[in-house]
Amino acid sequence: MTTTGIKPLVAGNWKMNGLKASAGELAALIDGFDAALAEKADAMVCPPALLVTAFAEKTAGTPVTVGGQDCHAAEKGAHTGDLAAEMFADAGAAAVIVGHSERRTDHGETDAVVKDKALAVHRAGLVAIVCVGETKDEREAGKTLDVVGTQVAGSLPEGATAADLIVAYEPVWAIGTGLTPTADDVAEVHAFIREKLVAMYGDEGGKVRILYGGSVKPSNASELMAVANVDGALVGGASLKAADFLGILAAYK
Ligand SMILES: O=C[C@H](O)COP(=O)(O)O
Repeated sequence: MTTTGIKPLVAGNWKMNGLKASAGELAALIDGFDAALAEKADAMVCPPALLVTAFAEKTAGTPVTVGGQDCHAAEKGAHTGDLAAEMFADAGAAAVIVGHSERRTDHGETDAVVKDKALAVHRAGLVAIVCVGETKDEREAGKTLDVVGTQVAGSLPEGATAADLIVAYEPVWAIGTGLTPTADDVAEVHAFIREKLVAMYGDEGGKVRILYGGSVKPSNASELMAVANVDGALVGGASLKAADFLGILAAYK
């Protein structure tokens, strides 16, 4: 259980990693995610889009859910290479991540673009996992709360509820680097996001999950997951191996 009383979620973002053969790791995760643990935490895997259908089939009837990593804002149309949120719903996904810093950086996605994508996820009936977080330069300049506040205000969709929105705080400098903020720094940003969520959504904002992401691994999960207003984790590298994924979930045993 989290400090907020919200059931935590550990979501694995596989990014551009994984082939059909990686289904073995998914099978090991399903095997290890026993009923006792599933009572205490939820688990989701967000593989590359080409694997979503197969993973959704393999997880059907298990407590593990599947998500996508990005979508286009439109429902359909002439957008070569893009995928609509409706396609993820059709493939069996429960959620789609939007606004990951790698999308914001690699594809120039603005807060407005991210918000349109989050609205598209809701239009498709799925949960939007919206990512925010500051760069190293922004943190060092003391601008973390300004940056995160602007991203939250500009990226989150109107009318969201705790059932269809998850916010992931991912300091860009902590992603894939092995570096993590201190527990106090995480607590400060999560409390700030919580305040903003309550201002935007009222009581529902008090129940929206706020995940921490950035170099979460089995050895630091217990400390990070115990921080106030941390309702789970968005995990990159360590989610690729079922043993590590389960090691992180063990923080909730
Ligand atoms: O979406 C996941 C994050 O970017 C964290 O990645 P990481 O766990 O490899 O640092």
